[in-house]
Amino acid sequence: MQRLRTFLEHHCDNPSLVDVIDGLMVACKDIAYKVQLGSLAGVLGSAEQENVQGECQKKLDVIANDLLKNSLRAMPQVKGLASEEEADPVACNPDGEFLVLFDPLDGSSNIDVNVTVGTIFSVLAARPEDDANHESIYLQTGERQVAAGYVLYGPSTLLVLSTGNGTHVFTFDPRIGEFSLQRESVKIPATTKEFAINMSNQRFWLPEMQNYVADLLRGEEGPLEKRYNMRWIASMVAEIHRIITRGGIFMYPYDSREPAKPGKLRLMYEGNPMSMLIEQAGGKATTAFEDIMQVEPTSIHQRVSVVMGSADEVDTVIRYHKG
Ligand SMILES: O=P(O)(O)OC[C@H]1O[C@](O)(COP(=O)(O)O)[C@@H](O)[C@@H]1O
Ligand SMILES: [Mg+2]
Ligand SMILES: [Mg+2]
Repeated sequence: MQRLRTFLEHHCDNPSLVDVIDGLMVACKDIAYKVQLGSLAGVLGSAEQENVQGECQKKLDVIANDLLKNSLRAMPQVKGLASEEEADPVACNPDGEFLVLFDPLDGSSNIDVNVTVGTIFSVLAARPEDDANHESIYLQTGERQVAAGYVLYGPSTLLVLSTGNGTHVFTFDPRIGEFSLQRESVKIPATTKEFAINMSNQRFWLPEMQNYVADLLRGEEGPLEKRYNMRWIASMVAEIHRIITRGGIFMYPYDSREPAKPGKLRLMYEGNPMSMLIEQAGGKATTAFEDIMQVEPTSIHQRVSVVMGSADEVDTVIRYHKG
């Protein structure tokens, strides 16, 4: 079985980028170990504090953030980082070529119930003259990502990665402490009968989204002429991994609960990296009105409406929104 580093040395022409991914994995292996030990490592429960977005932090949100931050800061290739758990960007090495943006622990509400969580990351290029203390240098569209990935802490620990040349799955082997290639160039089926959405927000969605989901529920008796199944894990990483594995559609659309927040998920370290992985696997990712990776960012923590997965089903959602 091919090891991650060997695979990357053959598939990625920038050795510095290979080093950055390696550095990220050092931290992720440590997070995986702590997740596995759970209460034995004292990592469950609340940190009794809020992050910049007013969300209650779990102990593991803070631990995962610190592990990633320390690992990336030590890397000469990394110029700066931005995290869900940091109010402002963090400057690292002035000569670094890359900016790394991450959600240290996605699906935090699942930590204490022993359900899959993960780390999501996005890598952007930096110019020599860029000042990594300035938010503006991180505000690049998703199309400019040089790499994106997530590490899933589930029954197995997996890395799903793209450096712009397909989406590949690696399994962590705890016996040797390495990730090995499991599936190269994954292809998401274009059609699906499985959707994922938090139905409790239904009354807050746009009428177009309400119409689409109503038609999903009408199954073979409705205009979509298919009987659909539904899943909601409340961990985007787990949801997207199901779609990478067998197709499906994942939606956290715009809703009117808090008008200042168009959607719950964050563009720079959730929407963009997941869109790159989905599109590199032949799927599609949209806000329902435009490609997520074309959205012009205005702040590192901005929210975005998310609809992604099997290409034909995503096209159907876009059609409903065109009226
Ligand atoms: O609890 P809800 O509203 O269903 O939201 C679940 C969504 O929120 C998230 O947990 C947000 O990510 P964080 O846990 O990193 O804040 C997604 O993983 C998930 O899809
Ligand atoms: Mg998240
Ligand atoms: Mg998080």
